[in-house]
Amino acid sequence: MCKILVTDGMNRNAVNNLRKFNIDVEHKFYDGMELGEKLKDKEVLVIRSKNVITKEIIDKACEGNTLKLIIRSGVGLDNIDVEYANKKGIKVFNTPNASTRSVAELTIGQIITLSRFINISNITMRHGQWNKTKYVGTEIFGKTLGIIGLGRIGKTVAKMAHDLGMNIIYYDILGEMNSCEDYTFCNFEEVLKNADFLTIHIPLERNQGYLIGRKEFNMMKDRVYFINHARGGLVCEKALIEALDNGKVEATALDVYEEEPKVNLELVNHPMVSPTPHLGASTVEAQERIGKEIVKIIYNFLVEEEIIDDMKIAL
Ligand SMILES: NC(=O)C1=CN([C@@H]2O[C@H](COP(=O)(O)OP(=O)(O)OC[C@H]3O[C@@H](n4cnc5c(N)ncnc54)[C@H](OP(=O)(O)O)[C@@H]3O)[C@@H](O)[C@H]2O)C=CC1
Ligand SMILES: O=C(O)C(=O)CO
Repeated sequence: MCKILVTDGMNRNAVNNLRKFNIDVEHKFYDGMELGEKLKDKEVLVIRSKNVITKEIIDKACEGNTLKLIIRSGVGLDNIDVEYANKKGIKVFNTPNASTRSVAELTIGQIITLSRFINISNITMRHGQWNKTKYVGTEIFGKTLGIIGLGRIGKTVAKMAHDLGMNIIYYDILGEMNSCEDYTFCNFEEVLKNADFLTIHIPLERNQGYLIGRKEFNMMKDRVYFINHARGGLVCEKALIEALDNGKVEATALDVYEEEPKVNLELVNHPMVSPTPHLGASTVEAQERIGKEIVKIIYNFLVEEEIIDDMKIAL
């Protein structure tokens, strides 16, 4: 029987589907060396963002000689030492398409939240304040949205924002994109300098360092709206707080943080911050799609390894 360890939650339908293949699914959070130990008799590990899969954990797991597959429910593989896992013969998969729409919708939601003081109004009204004249916002129609990273999520945000009347400028390491003629490709600095709203949608690479620090904030337009739903490690939180305090950044929305799940109270208590606790993919629909993708990956793996016959089960 194939044994799977799921450390950080999985859609119920997906678990039920896996059980059709006579798979033993253990559902429990383990971390560090304890996780390595628990993996000694498992073929598959399914994680989300809570675990960091290091060389040491992989080495410990490999003592059991069973682990063949690690699946990241979601997109970012920055919490897995993929190169080392592959070197040890362990395949690593993610579910790249399942959460695109959900992250993009959250981003659009936050763009409007920031521009209309929704977050700070929620908070101050609960304290009995009626700040009608203080919170005069701005329409997003006709404003320029700068996107760093025009991949799956960046493109979806671009389409939605363009449909709402925003002008889109973007920078992507891949250069100018075909079929994106409604949007203007610029270099990184030009995007920073010209965006009224700026949003980041790139992966965090190992040892990359900050993409946005004090120097980059200083290059931005005064009173820019800044959104990071990609990875906390891309943005220097200290520099962001400075930029909020000196008015360079008008307001910011964050879904990801330098240290998770630790809450940086100085940052999230700032009146011009709209924080969410890494909720980008937290929708019923995204989790269902992620679950389906995981079942497919595991099913293909079981067939490939000849653990089950290709039963052509409708997934
Ligand atoms: N908040 C949340 O819950 C979620 C956050 N995410 C984050 O969003 C990120 C983006 O996801 P997704 O859009 O699906 O990924 P994609 O790979 O589809 O898009 C990322 C794009 O950015 C490009 N890129 C990479 N590095 C740079 C760089 N330094 N400067 C400019 N462009 C760059 C990539 O090029 P290339 O292909 O050459 O690398 C690619 O075109 C994920 O990596 C993840 O960290 C994802 C899902 C949920
Ligand atoms: O899929 C991702 O990369 C996320 O951050 C959500 O877990």
